[in-house]
Amino acid sequence: MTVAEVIDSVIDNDVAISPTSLHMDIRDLSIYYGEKLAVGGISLPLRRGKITALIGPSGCGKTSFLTTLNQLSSLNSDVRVDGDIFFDGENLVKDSIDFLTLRRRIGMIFQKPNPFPLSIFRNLDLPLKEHGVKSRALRQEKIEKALQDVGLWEEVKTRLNTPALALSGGQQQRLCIARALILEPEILLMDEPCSALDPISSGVVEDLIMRLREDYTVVIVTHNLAQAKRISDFTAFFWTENNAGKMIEFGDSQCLFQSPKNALTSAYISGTKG
Ligand SMILES: Nc1ncnc2c1ncn2[C@@H]1O[C@H](COP(=O)(O)OP(=O)(O)OP(=O)(O)O)[C@@H](O)[C@H]1O
Repeated sequence: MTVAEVIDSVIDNDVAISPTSLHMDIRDLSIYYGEKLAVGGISLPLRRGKITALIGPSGCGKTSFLTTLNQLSSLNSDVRVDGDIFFDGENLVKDSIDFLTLRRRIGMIFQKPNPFPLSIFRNLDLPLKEHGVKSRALRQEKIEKALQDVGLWEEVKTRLNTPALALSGGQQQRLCIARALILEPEILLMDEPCSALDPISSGVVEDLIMRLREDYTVVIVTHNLAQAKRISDFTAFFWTENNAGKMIEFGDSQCLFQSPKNALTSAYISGTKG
């Protein structure tokens, strides 16, 4: 099957997805740690400029799936991946990929904010230098813009040379998002980005994620079902069956939360299972 045929064949909620709105197409993806199947048979279209939430109980493979989308999981030599991930004419599973370029195009935000133990400025300057932005003036311009984009500029503009680790947890997470955005990615993968934050910081980061919609394609793992319902356009519900994760249901978030098609989804979101 060619990439174009695959794109043409994607049907979701009885509506064909146009090739321009399909940003990444995951087909029959299975991830193994050694011999053990962690999560299997996942097919999922990621729409451009939309937020897709991955929900499900602990251990059903959400993080394994997420970290396979930018091939981060391939750093673990025990990991084996079957299936296809079509992205911009390439198959990330089967073609040989330049990881530095891929990780610039697909940014990742982790559960625990992980700024470098450097100044706020150098946290953003370093990735730009690493990716070949030679002009200091241009780097400064990009740094200010990234900090403005995450709503941090006014809070830190007078202390750019102070340690990033002295920021609050929520500020650190916004700095990490700025660090991803500064490389102008197309897709942002977020693994429970609010779960280590206090409720106020969590709300600020959640608002930021919603502002990223349209400009970026976002995939977010969250255990917070209310958050998934609030912020996402599409939701994929994962579950563990016979010791392996699988996707039970995928669709428009409002439909999935209001009238799930599968009894397991219904039980999970109503809190009677999982
Ligand atoms: N590095 C690893 N080596 C071996 N097995 C792993 C590894 N990482 C995850 N697993 C296994 O893969 C399965 C899926 O784990 P994963 O962390 O992807 O689930 P999850 O849904 O993200 O869980 P949580 O919500 O708790 O983060 C689990 O059985 C887990 O034990």
